[in-house]
Amino acid sequence: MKLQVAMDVLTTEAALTLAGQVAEFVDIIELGTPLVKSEGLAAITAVKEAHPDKIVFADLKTMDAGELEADIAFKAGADLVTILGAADDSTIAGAVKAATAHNKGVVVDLIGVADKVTRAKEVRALGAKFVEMHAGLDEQAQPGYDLNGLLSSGEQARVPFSVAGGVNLKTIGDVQRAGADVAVVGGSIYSADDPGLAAKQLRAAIA
Ligand SMILES: O=C([C@H](O)CO)[C@H](O)[C@H](O)COP(=O)(O)O
Repeated sequence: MKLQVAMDVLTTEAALTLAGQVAEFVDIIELGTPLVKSEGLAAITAVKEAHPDKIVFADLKTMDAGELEADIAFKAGADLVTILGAADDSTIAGAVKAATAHNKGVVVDLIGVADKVTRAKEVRALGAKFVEMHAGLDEQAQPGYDLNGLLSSGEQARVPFSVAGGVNLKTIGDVQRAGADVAVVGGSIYSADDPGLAAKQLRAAIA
């Protein structure tokens, strides 16, 4: 299972510092949606130039104009971009067309999708590289939230998937046992006193 750091920071400077601290322990470096909105495509280029050996993931959460938005992010240096599962099939197909042209990939983020299992199968058929079983920061803040629903959806969908939704050192083993291809970790790394150590411990937990 691959480990992905989600950098939900707001400046390119902070992202480069964080990426430098954790890169040796992760496979995929994600520029979070707030970072891309705050700093633009230039942040993608900066991270890819600093870490050319890593898979750079731009969490665009595109809802429309899939081909156009994916194209500009791939040109900026992204290896993977996210399109929302709630988007129209044509939006996802457009992004897949751009990915094929650049020899890169589309990840479909199932945040907010009620029937994640059915939609996962549909978007995989449209050409998604994998789907993201995702509960966002606002959903995580609701009373009683836990990861199990995401893990169950991943197990049932039988397509390649990542899991994002407050994954931490205690739960990353469950993510691996559920058969995820990628564990996405944001706050448990970037809010840690020592992000490098947090990433190292997460990596060791899934080795
Ligand atoms: O995608 C994310 C969220 O929508 C804010 O951009 C997070 O990066 C993702 O949820 C992973 O972060 P944690 O949930 O803090 O692990």
